[in-house]
Amino acid sequence: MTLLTLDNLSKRYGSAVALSDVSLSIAPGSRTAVVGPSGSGKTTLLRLIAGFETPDAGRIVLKGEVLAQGGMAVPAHKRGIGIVAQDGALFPHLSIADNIAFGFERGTPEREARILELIDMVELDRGMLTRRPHQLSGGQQQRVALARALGRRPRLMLLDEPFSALDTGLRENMRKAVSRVLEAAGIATILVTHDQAEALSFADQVAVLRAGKLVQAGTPRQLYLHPRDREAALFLGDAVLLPAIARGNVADCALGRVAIAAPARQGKVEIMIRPEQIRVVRDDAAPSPAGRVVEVEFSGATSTLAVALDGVALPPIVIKTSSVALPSAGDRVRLDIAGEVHIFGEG
Ligand SMILES: Nc1ncnc2c1ncn2[C@@H]1O[C@H](COP(=O)(O)OP(=O)(O)OP(=O)(O)O)[C@@H](O)[C@H]1O
Repeated sequence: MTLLTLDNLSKRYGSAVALSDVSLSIAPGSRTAVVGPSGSGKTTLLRLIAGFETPDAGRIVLKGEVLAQGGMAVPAHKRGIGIVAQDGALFPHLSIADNIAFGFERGTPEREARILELIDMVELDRGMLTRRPHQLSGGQQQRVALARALGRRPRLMLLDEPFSALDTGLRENMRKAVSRVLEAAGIATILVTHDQAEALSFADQVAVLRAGKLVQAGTPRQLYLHPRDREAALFLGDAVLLPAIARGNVADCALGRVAIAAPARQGKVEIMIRPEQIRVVRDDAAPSPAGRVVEVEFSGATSTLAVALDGVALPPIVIKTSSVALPSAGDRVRLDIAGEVHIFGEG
């Protein structure tokens, strides 16, 4: 079942192509994260869905209602779509209660009850209702912004980097809290973020944009383990990329013979291994293929090793590994691969 359908959306600003032919489906109650480098079109996509911009081509359909098509666009305030921006955009001169209830009918008992319901929903203390926004922390202000957006009972919630101004610990807490609230309310959400870890942990669908095009959409696991190309692989996490020859369900590479997932291609390929699949074992007598540690960078729980592989004209491979039993520069090591490696589908 689909709540929101984006069909071949395109948008230009003058000669700059902000979005090109983007199609995506959002299921009811689901969480989608839109990721991509700066300038890839993430905010433009959100603005088209919200109704702040009109697409040059394509169609937006929400619950069977066409919101934009062929120059026609339903105005933003009639779309039933909530939005929380990076800065929350609260009204500084209004109390928290009035911020939450902005747009509600004044002086009704329902208004007061709804304010209480909303402040409870976003897990803020009711004592904060009489305060002004500047008397709240950044995270608390974002919760108020969420409460205000929820107050309009949206059919869809758009979050435009709402956690980016918060520090790391708070950011994670907020992300979990917001997830909980939206899930409990059963509201489908689209989150725009620069942060790949945030996208992978928040969403059940991740959409990767690059230069205005949708590169890939799928579950976090699909995208992390089976990225479409090397750029998507590196965008979503660290990766070791190696040339290999694929034959059946295995591939031969500088690390020896490895198992491959979905052996769609054979012959000369490029494989991707996530660093957590690689176990670095100190082994003075390791037969080839093995290698020698050329650099160690200790950084607490994990460390980064550069390992020069035997007999191959490749630069040393860089591996993040647990700092437990960390080898030293000059040590001979064996690299054991756990699980299957990924072959890129193209090129
Ligand atoms: N109002 C505008 N006028 C002209 N060009 C624009 C406008 N808005 C966006 N663009 C251009 O469209 C492209 C996509 O911009 P967009 O803001 O959607 O990217 P983004 O992925 O959200 O970037 P960021 O992560 O930096 O916020 C960029 O090349 C940008 O310069």
